[in-house]
Amino acid sequence: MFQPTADRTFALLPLLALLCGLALTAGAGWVTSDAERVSERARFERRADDVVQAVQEGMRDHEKLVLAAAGLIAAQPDVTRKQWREFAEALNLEARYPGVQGLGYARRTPAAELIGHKLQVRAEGFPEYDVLPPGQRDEYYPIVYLEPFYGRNLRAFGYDMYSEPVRRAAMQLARDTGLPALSGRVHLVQETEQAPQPGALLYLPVYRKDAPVHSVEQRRREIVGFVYSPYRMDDTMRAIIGGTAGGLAIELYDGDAGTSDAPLFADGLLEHWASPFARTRQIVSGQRFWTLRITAKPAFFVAAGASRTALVVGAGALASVLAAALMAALVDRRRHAVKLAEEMGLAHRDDEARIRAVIENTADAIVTVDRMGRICDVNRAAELIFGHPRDRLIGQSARVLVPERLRAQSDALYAQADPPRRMRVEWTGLRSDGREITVRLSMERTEIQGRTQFIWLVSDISEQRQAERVAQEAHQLRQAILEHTPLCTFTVDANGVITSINPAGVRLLGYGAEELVGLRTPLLFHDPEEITARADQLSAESASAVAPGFDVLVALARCGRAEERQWTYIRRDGARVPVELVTGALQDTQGAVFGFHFIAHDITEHARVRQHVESMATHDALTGLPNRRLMADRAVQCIGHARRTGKPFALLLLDLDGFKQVNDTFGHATGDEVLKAVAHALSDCVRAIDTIARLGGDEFVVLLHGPITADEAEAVADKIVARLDGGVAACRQRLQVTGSIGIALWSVHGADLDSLLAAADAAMYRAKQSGRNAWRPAVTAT
Ligand SMILES: Nc1nc2c(ncn2[C@@H]2O[C@H](COP(=O)(O)OP(=O)(O)OP(=O)(O)O)[C@@H](O)[C@H]2O)c(=O)[nH]1
Repeated sequence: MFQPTADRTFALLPLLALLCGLALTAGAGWVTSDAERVSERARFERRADDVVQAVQEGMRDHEKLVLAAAGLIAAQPDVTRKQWREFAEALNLEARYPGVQGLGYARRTPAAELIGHKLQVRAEGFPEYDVLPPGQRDEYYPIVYLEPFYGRNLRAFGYDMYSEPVRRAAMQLARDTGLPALSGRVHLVQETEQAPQPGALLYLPVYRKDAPVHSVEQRRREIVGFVYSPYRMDDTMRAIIGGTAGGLAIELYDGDAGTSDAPLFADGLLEHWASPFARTRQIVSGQRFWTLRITAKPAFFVAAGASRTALVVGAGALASVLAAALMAALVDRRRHAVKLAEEMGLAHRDDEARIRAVIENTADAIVTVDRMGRICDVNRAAELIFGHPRDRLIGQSARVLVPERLRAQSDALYAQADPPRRMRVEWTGLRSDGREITVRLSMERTEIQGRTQFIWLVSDISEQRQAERVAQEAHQLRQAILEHTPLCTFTVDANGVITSINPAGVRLLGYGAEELVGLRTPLLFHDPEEITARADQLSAESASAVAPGFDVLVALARCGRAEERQWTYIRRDGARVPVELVTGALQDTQGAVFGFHFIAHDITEHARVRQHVESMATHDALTGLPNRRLMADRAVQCIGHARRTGKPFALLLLDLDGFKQVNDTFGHATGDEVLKAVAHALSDCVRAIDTIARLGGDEFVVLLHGPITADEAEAVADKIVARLDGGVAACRQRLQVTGSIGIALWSVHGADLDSLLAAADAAMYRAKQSGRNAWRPAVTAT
């Protein structure tokens, strides 16, 4: 089952792990950071101490330098410039005292000695020497020696430092105390405009040799000059601090930090950097307070390498991320597993739903019955087949589906200790409306969750059985019809071999069924000439050769058309029997032709009747001669033939003379006999191919088929006249009868029947006019 809440909870686990990890990391980082801060602070303090110590020691070294130089002057008051240089060089100033601008000596020169002083120095080879700044003062302290004596130091040569208050203050302090004294911040005369640096000077007084200098007065009186060192503070401090300042910002102030306008020295100060570590130390050098302000720069921390805090935080963060990632992977796997399980569950449910759908939609009823014979479940088909709604069936005894008379058998099944595992039987079921239905039962005994159940598959075969009964009845009916019908009925297979024949067929054909079925084809009793003629006809109709065989009989039936056609069957005894034959194809359910059926009707009587009727329609009933209609047909044939051949034929019109008198004298019956006798007499006078017809009353037509000439026709007319004139026998008496004849010759007297008849009638009339018992040719048409 899908659990969104649980799923969301699991989804939060990676985040939770990450947060916990980060919190732990933060805690560890804080602890580490705190410890590290203490450690860093200690390191900073040490480094700051190093700086302070370096400055103090550096300045002490400088003091020693000036003390050494002062010792030189004290020992040798008239030290020469050369000696001073050699002394300085011996000290190796630049190497041993880096940052020291120089080592100098300023000689006390009272105003009275100023000129002599100048002259003396100028005499040493410096003709342009002068004491600066100019001006009248009580005493002067011009710089007379300064090593190294080149470069910018030359600018200080002759400079009276005592003239400048800051320097003078330091000089006076040094003079009065006899100790080294540092000046305040000054601008060294050596400085140029380029990269100026703050300056300071360290003075040490030199007193007259061996003079008592125990008091200030004595010192002021005995002072002869000052040894000094000028410092360009940047250069000096950098040289002093050297490598100790790495990662530290150092500011050096004259006096208290913050009270001075500008530092004597500043290195690495970052305005925007609020350093966690800063230290301010005051040192005393040359009797002067200096304030050192030391702060840790970012480089201080970087220089320490990757801090433990960073390591702890980095490792912790990494571990947190990894833990979160691992958790995410686990959650994802779980989600995947849950999803898979859900999909499998869904698939399972889908399968169940599918199975249920199949069960519900199957046409067969499915009824599940428990060991006690109670219905546990039914499908929709069961509702339809048995007519009970599902909710009424479930929980009911299965007996409700069984007719009363069969319930004992049904109960016996469930009562068995070991019921059959499966069963298949045709049974009778009971619908809710009381109607019994025929069903086919398939039972499967099964165990469902440890309980025995019977699953009945019930097919309602009532309709099937009913259809079978109907089919059986239909079959029986067909058999009865075939058995008793007077129609000859037989079937053949696709090859024409007879497969069945009914009694009427046997009677008609004279063959026993055993002589035909499975042995012969209908060709056995067909007229071969008719088969050949029909084959020719089909060949002509289909424009392809049709062999005179069995296919002739079924040519149309094979195309799906029932065929009615008259044939002549030849019985076993050779007698010919005209039949009206109906032929049709036998098709299976797929429409494939597997045989043919034949129904033959003996039309012997029918043919006879028809022949009679046709004869009546075309012959005179009294004399049996062709009537006017048939005569007309024959005349048309003669005209057609004459037209095709150009050979004439003749039409003779005979009318008896005074026949009314015969009727009146001897009676109508005798008259009829006379008419028949005349017909007979006429037949004696003409050829068989000629046509004698009675038009009606006492009027006859004789068609003398061509080719015939007028003379020949007239000869026939003569013969008829003579034959009649000899009298005819009628009613056992011989009666005198004559006739008048008109002769018309095609196409001399007419090209069609009407004109020929008219011409002959006119000629006959003229024969009458001439005294009867004569013939007359027709008048040639003009
Ligand atoms: N017995 C008999 N008489 C018929 C039949 N049909 C017509 N008749 C008679 O035949 C006679 C024909 O007479 P007509 O041809 O008019 O006259 P006729 O007496 O022959 O005189 P002419 O023709 O002028 O020589 C009539 O009296 C008819 O009643 C028949 O089928 N049987």
